[in-house]
Amino acid sequence: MSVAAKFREAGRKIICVGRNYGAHAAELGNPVPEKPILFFKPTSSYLSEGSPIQIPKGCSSLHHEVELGIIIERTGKNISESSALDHVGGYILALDMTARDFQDEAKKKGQPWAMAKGFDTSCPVSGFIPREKVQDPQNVNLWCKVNGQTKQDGNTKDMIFSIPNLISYISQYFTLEAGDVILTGTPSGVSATKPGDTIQCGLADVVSMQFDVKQG
Ligand SMILES: O=C([O-])CC(=O)C(=O)O
Ligand SMILES: [Mg+2]
Repeated sequence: MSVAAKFREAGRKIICVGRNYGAHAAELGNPVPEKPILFFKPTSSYLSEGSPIQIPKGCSSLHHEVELGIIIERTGKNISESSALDHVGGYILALDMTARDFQDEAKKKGQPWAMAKGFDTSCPVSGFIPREKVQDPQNVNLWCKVNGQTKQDGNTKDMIFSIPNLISYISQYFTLEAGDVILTGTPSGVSATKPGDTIQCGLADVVSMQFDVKQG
């Protein structure tokens, strides 16, 4: 069974952090947040390699956002920063595929981002990455290429809110449950994709993955 299929069945929340890299906030003309910006994707959005990313109906600007995903293994609430990493079972590389035109419209109208961020195939993921494979999750390269051309080339050290900080903050409001995934935000370089494009992305030399883009 693919990781996406497993997570669709047994996974829990997908909690996403927005604008957690200053350069990405700036490239879209957004201010740097004072507190983490949170939103969710449904588990039905998971996708594994071998299946295409599908541009949702009516979307004319589907952006790639490569992100480090944290897999929660130990359930907790009001987790302290100092014990946050004890709740992490491993990592996953993810693309937070974003219908940017839907998001822009929602922003203008003060509406939620559910359609822009949560449509089917909006969460392509790699296989499970064991904790030991990522020595320092706060200093690891994240890259993304479209048709072989580098678009994103960042490092998790540039996060505004660190991984322990995010886990602690999120757990004050939402019980973090085993099987939850936290997507920690994207570095700069996001861009629009079109049908026929191939997106490749990776986490340093630990894992890489590739997806074709199709009209849904
Ligand atoms: O849509 C956005 O720009 C917010 C977001 O998900 C991110 O920064 O990773
Ligand atoms: Mg994102």
